[in-house]
Amino acid sequence: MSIQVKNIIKRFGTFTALDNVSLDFPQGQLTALLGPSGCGKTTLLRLIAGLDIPDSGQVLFDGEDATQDHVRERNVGFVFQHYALFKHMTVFENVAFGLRVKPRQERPSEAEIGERVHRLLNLVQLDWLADRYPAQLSGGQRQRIALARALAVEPKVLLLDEPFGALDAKVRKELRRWLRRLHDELHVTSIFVTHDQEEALEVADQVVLLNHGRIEQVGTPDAVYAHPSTPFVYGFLGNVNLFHGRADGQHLDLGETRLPLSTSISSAIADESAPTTLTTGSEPVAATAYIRPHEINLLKVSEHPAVEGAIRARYIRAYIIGPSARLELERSETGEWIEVDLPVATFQQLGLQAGELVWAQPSGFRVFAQQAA
Ligand SMILES: Nc1ncnc2c1ncn2[C@@H]1O[C@H](COP(=O)(O)OP(=O)(O)OP(=O)(O)O)[C@@H](O)[C@H]1O
Repeated sequence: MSIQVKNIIKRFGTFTALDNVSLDFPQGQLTALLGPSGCGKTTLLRLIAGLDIPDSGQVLFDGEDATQDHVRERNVGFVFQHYALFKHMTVFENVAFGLRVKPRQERPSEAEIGERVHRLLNLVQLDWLADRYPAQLSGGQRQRIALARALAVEPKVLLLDEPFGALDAKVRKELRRWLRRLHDELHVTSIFVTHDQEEALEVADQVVLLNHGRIEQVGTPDAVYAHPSTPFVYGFLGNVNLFHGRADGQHLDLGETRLPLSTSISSAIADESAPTTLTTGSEPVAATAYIRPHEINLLKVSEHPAVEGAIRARYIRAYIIGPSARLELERSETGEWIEVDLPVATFQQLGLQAGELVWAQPSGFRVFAQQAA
């Protein structure tokens, strides 16, 4: 089933939680709703589920208006972070629950229920736990059982609200890979809420970035990571260094450093609301360069007394994290911190001494005109 939301507005009193949100959730895809706390992710999920109705706008299931349909009519399955299993029921009975409460005419026979529950428990690879009670399971096992329970009624849509939020990092990682595999087997249109960027980028077919009740960007994980369309997305997806200055059509001036806005450096000038390209001869405007830590090369000032398009900085320290080294620099002109990621071998070849002066030379960056405050 495909889902669309159109021009959704949802207010709580005078506060606007969703501000004219329109989105497509294609049939059979796994979409991640990603954004900071309070941006409206859960509110959107609840409107799709039918747990709440919007002030205006529509929710369409396969093109049919479902905005006013009751949650029971929508045939959605849920898994919530704190949606506890029934404590007094075994794993088997928890998964069977949704089938047993169906109206008599639709309710499967006991034999069918038994067969379906075991099939689902096999699917989540926990059939051996059928007779246990929730208190006898690990957190990760409980979430997998919650997923089996949601799938028991054969939902057309699966909604997951931070399903792995309460689990430790290692278990989360295992479960998200497992969720992806499960989704590839079942192809149920699924939407999951997360504020963990890595989780969204690793698991989803489509990522929706929300901020203050508005959509910032929609795209594949690769597209949103490699081509953030707004400063918010740049900052939200991964680490980034910011350099404030003034840009015209050809250069960004950062005090003593002048970065060329040439085609050899991937650059673009955009304003969050109205993308603009500054052309040659444009009046300079306040602008910020967004540079990822891995988009910076380092050269020693002692070996290269002058380097065009590079920022002078002092090397402070480095941490080795697996195959890369994260370096901390202090920009000479302003004292701001600069983070640089290098392959460990490159870092070792440089042989930097603490306090040594270096040139931080961007290999790629993006420039956004400053938003009017
Ligand atoms: N029933 C409600 N009454 C009043 N305000 C609400 C209600 N539900 C949500 N809000 C507000 O709407 C905004 C969006 O909430 P929502 O739960 O959708 O955010 P979220 O993105 O899911 O956040 P989190 O990641 O923290 O769960 C928040 O500012 C929240 O305080």
